[in-house]
Amino acid sequence: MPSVLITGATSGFGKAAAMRFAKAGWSLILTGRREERLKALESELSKQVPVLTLTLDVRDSDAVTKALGELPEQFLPLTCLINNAGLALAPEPAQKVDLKDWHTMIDTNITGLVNVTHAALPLLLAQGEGASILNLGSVAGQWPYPGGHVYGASKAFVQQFSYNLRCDLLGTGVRVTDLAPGMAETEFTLVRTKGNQEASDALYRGTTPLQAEDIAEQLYYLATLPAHININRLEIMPVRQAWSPFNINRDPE
Ligand SMILES: NC(=O)C1=CN([C@@H]2O[C@H](COP(=O)(O)OP(=O)(O)OC[C@H]3O[C@@H](n4cnc5c(N)ncnc54)[C@H](OP(=O)(O)O)[C@@H]3O)[C@@H](O)[C@H]2O)C=CC1
Ligand SMILES: O=CCS(=O)(=O)O
Repeated sequence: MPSVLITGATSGFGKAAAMRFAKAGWSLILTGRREERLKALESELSKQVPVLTLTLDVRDSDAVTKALGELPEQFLPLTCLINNAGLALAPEPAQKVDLKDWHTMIDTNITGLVNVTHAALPLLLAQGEGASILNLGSVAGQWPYPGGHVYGASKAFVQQFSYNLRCDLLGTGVRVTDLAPGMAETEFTLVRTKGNQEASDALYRGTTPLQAEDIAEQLYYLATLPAHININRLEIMPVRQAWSPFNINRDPE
């Protein structure tokens, strides 16, 4: 039975992915900080497949290394790692941001992702051919926008780290993909605005954003491609999102 480790399974893409992989009969290792949500998911999905939940902050490298070093045999070797845990904070301009918010994004989206990848690599190498690392990047990693500052830069790291991992994993059979979604309706904007439900609702109102299930479907597709195929980067936007022209700062008339 193939197994998948999903970080950030308590919400959004991670939770939808847990459901999608369970439907296909995969064993699940689900992580997040909110234990009660993990337990609820476990009691629902363990009727279908083996489920292990780990209450874990990806920023804590010792805890990550310990937890992944002690996985029960039943879940090994690991077929797929979904590095999904992440967040954006501080939508305001860089010059108005609290430095702590930049650190939180770097610690989660970069250091956390690296912590989990480092601990999971031996488990994926034990699988070899057909194994995958699916990293949640973002359109923000490729395309700049106002208020993107460290969030976009952290996702650019995810892209380049994914590509560089591919170089080192050549010959091992382990695949790496940077999956880069655009606007998707999850708790993402609620987190970004520090709990402003109105702002979150306003962003998604009157349009058709991606849904968590859309991304879960892509994750499942990537994880089950024939073993000789590696999609390096998959960028997905809703049809109703596109780029804007450059902004120009002009003198007053
Ligand atoms: N929604 C969007 O528009 C897009 C999102 N993304 C990326 O997709 C990923 C998932 O986002 P999405 O599902 O939308 O957002 P959600 O806020 O719905 O989910 C984020 C998940 O990350 C977990 N998480 C956050 N910080 C930590 C931490 N320190 N340790 C462990 N888990 C953590 C949360 O769990 P808990 O709080 O329980 O720890 C939660 O399960 C993120 O990396 C995001 O940057 C990329 C492109 C578009
Ligand atoms: O990563 C999230 C999508 S966006 O807010 O940068 O468009």
